Parts: sequence; structure tokens; C-alpha cells
Amino acid sequence: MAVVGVLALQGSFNEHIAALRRLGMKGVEIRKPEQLQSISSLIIPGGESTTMAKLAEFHNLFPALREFVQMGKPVWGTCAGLIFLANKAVGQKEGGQELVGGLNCTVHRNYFGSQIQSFEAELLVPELASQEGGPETFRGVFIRAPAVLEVGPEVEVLADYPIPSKKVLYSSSAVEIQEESAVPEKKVIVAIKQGNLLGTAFHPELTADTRWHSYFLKMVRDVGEGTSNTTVAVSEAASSSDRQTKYDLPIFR
Ligand SMILES: NC(=O)CC[C@H](N)C(=O)O
Repeated sequence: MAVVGVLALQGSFNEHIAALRRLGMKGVEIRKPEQLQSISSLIIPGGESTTMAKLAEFHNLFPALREFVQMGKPVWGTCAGLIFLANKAVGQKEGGQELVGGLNCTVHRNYFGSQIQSFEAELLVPELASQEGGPETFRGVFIRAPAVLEVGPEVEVLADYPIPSKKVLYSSSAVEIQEESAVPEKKVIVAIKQGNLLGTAFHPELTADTRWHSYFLKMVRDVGEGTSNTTVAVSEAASSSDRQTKYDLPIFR
């Protein structure tokens, strides 16, 4: 059975491994550069990107992670993982932090504010629903979440989020805070795809809805790395009766 690597320095790697297990796939914890050689795809979980970057630097992972991305192997970054994969991040701590890069976009590290401004929202996910079936919406769990401010022409936007008109927004320079009162509605991008790279600002691994995981597994299969067993595992999961039901609230196991 093909396995999916999950960067396991910090953050919600266990939850990703559990979500993969629900789809009949094995997730392996990756902590060292040489471990990247034995896998063909990688999930970079959410957590705290500055801490994760320090740990990645400590373990000398950045060159190997960049090489992995440049080789065209599928990589999915969720939340802090999305920040890792962005070519540019704003709103970073003083001194900035190292990024892996690959996704031609600019992310704001804490776009939605601090931890207490974390929230859940039903997102419209037309591409996901067309590939994976199920409802047209996906319950996004945003935990001190980043957002994508700008994307290059090669980036496909898979989901955006309308900002309520009274919400306080951080400017892209992340220094001053603006009240958005005059503009009726603004949307920020919260899920993107560029080639074999996928990025989500929210945490699908904290919900019972495995469609983003299965979408990523199809990307893995499409680059020819998945075996036919992988295909079966994913398509069996896709046709399970769960798929037809309205998904429940996030699960925290
Ligand atoms: N849940 C998350 O991954 C939060 C990411 C956080 N905004 C950071 O900078 O790392």
C-alpha cells in the first residue's frame, strides 16, 4: 500500500494520519530529511508556523522539503502548512521565518486575528464537490488561520470566504488595522491548488468530512505514484454511504 508522509514536527499530524486511516491509507510521520526519500507525497499540517520552521531548521529539513516540492511530488499544506508552501508570507514574527515555497501566492499568517478569533464556517467548494461528490459546502475550521491575499495566474482558487462587512481586517502590511465599513463584501482565498501543490487555510483533518484528503490522494494517484490498491481504497471510501449524508460537526478525538 502506498503511504503518505505527514510532517510530524509539531501541530495536527496525528489528526491527518487518522483521517488518512479512515480512507484506508497509511500516513507515516516524517521528522528527518532522509525520510522524505521513501515517500512520494507529503502533508504539512497546521500548528504554529514559526515553531514548525524553527524545528524544520533544527532538523535541516528545508533543503530536502524544497527539493521534494521541486521534484513535483504532491504536497498539501493545511494552515501553518499552507504558510510553509507559500512563496511569500506577511504578518510574520520579527525576523520572519523560512518558507519552503512553491505556491505562487502571498499569505497573511494570522489574517483572521488571534486565537480567540478562531471560527468555523460553511465554505462553498464547487471543485471539491464535483470531484468528490457530497454537499456543495465544506465545514471549514479556522484556527488562528492564515488567508491567501494574492495568487499568481497558474494558481487555481478552490475556495474563498466572504468577509462580513464589519469584521476587522489586518492590512497586508500587518501593521495597521483597518475597519472595513465602506466596502460591502470582500472575499479572501482559503483553498488553492497549483500543479501538485494543494493549500488550505483551514483544518479538514479536524472534521469528519474526508473529501479534501481523498481529493489529495487522487492528486497523488494522478502523478502515477499510487498503486491500483490506492485507487481502490480511495474510490471505495468515496462511494461509502457516509458520503451522501450531511457532514456533522468537527470531531475532536
Ligand atoms: N492553525 C494554524 O496552523 C495556525 C497557523 C498560524 N497562523 C501560524 O502562523 O502558524
